[in-house]
Amino acid sequence: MTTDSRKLLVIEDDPGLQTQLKWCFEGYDVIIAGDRESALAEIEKHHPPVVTLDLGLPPDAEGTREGFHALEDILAHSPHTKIIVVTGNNDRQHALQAVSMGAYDFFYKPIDADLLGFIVNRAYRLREIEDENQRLHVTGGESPLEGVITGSPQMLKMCRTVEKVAPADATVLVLGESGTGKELIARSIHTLSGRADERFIAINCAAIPENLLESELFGYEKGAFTGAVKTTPGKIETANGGTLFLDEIGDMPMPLQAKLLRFLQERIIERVGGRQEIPVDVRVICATHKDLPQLARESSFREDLYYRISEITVRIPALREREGDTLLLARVFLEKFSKQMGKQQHRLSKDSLAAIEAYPWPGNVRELENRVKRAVIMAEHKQISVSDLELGGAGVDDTRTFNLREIREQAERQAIVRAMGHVGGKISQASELLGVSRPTMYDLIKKYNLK
Ligand SMILES: Nc1ncnc2c1ncn2[C@@H]1O[C@H](COP(=O)(O)OP(=O)(O)OP(=O)(O)O)[C@@H](O)[C@H]1O
Repeated sequence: MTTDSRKLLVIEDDPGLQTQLKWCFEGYDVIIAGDRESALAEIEKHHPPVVTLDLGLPPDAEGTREGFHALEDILAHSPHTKIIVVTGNNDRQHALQAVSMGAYDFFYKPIDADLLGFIVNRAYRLREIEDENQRLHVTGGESPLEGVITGSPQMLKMCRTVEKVAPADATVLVLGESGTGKELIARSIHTLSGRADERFIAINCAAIPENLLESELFGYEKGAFTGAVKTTPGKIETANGGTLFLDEIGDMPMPLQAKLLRFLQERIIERVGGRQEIPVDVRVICATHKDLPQLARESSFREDLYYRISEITVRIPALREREGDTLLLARVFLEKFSKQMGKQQHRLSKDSLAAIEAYPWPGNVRELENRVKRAVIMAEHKQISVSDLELGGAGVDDTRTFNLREIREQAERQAIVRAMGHVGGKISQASELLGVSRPTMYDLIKKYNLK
């Protein structure tokens, strides 16, 4: 970034100081705002990396209330902005308060051009380094998948796996809760594979009635059943050369599982009512939110089919497990929908940011996307409120605590429940997994009142 392209927002209501500051920063692209509202509008328009903020803004030009509000709003809107607060001579208390609220630095009036220039320049340098770090962190030199928005280490790790497995022709099983992006990942695998120029055909096994699913997948010959007026290829044949995505594979009826297994083993199909064996070359990707090994134990999913489709397994973390992704996704969706609906750029209020972070997102990314979309439609103001998002109270996990002892206990309890689940409730095996003795294990079970 050259100094010519460096945007600097000066928030100052005094016309004399505005001129002086403009003069101080000749090498910068200086934008001036005289109050909080116009400052936020300029931030949305220009995204200045560095801002100087006079704490005494109208209507409280003699106090600091409006300045602190502006500080909060700017940080809520773009948390990485470097804000340098400008306060009255030796107003140390407010300067420190501003820094504790997230301001980058402070500066006392009257303005010393050299010193202020130095502070602003340093803020830019820091911001540039942070941007570079963020770029390297997000892309890791190995960009995340197209259309997949994430910055969380858990997801980035999963993206690396996808990049590795995509070129191999192996069958992939994508696991993840509903709405985590299983289809999106399946499409990424296709796009990164040698089949990218061929078709990607998706079929949701749970959405099609059992009696229609077979003909939908395998096609049918003319006259195979009432209404079969002409020979019709199925999804598998249509995907020839490309990729077939079988969503909700856990819901596939047993009789069809056998037919699918045969196709996966021999790579030939027979249409319903037909005798001809048709060779098909497709890469198969399956997805489910169900526990297939458990279904296999209950005899509602074929074990041999499970092994066949899970040559490689990719697990997508739930949204609540992804560090930092909820706010990132919320902001991206907000921008997307505001643009799509031709609306002015909305922003999230401080309370809605907190509510988004606290909510457990059982419906994952789809739920977040839908709630933001709805909020953009419903919002009467530029700020999206908690009620626009319909996040008022219900489901919000406000039990989260900062108390370390409580956090440790929650983690301990979770680990015990997980371990017990893994070994079917066998205490000796669970205690081995957890690395504790059996008596300790009994104590823990008692402590957490576990059955
Ligand atoms: N990381 C992400 N970045 C951007 N958009 C995402 C991301 N993950 C999911 N989405 C979006 O969320 C919505 C749901 O994703 P998708 O349909 O792939 O989920 P799914 O796990 O297949 O859902 P289901 O289990 O219900 O079939 C889609 O609109 C998708 O584009």
